[in-house]
Amino acid sequence: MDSFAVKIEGLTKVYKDFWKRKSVPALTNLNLEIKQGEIFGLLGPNGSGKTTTVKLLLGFLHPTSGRSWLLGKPSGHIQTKNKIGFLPEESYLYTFLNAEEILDFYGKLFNLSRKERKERIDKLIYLVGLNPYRKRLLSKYSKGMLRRIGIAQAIINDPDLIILDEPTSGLDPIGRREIKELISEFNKQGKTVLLCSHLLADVQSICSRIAILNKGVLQVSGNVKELLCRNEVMEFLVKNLSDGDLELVKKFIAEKNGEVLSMHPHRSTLEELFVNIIQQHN
Ligand SMILES: Nc1ncnc2c1ncn2[C@@H]1O[C@H](COP(=O)(O)OP(=O)(O)OP(=O)(O)O)[C@@H](O)[C@H]1O
Repeated sequence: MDSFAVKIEGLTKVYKDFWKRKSVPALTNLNLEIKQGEIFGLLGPNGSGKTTTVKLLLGFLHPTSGRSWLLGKPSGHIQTKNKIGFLPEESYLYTFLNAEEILDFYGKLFNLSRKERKERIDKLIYLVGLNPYRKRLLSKYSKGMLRRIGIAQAIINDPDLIILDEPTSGLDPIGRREIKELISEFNKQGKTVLLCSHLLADVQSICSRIAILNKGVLQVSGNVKELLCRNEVMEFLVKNLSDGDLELVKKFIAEKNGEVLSMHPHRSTLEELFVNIIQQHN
């Protein structure tokens, strides 16, 4: 079990209604394993059960049935609390504090010594790119800056497993890219990341494996590249061929009974274009 950062067996949650009758099935018989050191994406449309899964994993909710383990211990186990970092969908940060003060506050909650807090706060503020704004009140922060300080707060205890609920929501493409780079950086440091999101492009670019939930039911899980790969369709990216040469290639494919499904100049993504333009003018 220890090689898994997260293990979920038959996890089911039925919320009770106002009259305490079981009514809303938010999660049904979920089975999932997340390996140590991977970035795993939990995807699904609104209301598909992502946050419920996270709350069950963290022990904030009790399952109707089923079990889950984090870092080899049952969810909610006291010994794992210090090894887990969590960024909720909405971070409730004290906006009358500045970046240093808020991180110091959370460091104290984890019983870090004054020296440890100072060292970690310095490191984290640099890591999330907020050094120039470390003394600025959070009430004056942009959405992106708040998300970044939320992430710093989530990892103040140097966790082995980081659970991020919609870390890039509400951010512009530059902010999203920065957060994605940060998540990849955590991963390089050997940390496991569970990322919940409905921003598919973000998940595709950083997650090694994913699971898709719909109406509380697991639809598919697996390696992102394998899930997206269509072995029967090949893509060539070529340059330096004349129009005549391209015609020859097309002819050759037709002779071999192949079918050219598309052929057009390579397009970059709108995100690449946006980020390039903005960065050129910064
Ligand atoms: N406390 C609650 N009481 C009753 N029903 C709830 C409660 N919390 C969530 N639900 C319901 O459970 C289902 C799953 O909700 P959940 O918040 O887990 O989905 P989600 O995938 O995280 O959605 P989103 O992307 O909007 O955050 C939804 O139908 C939701 O309305």
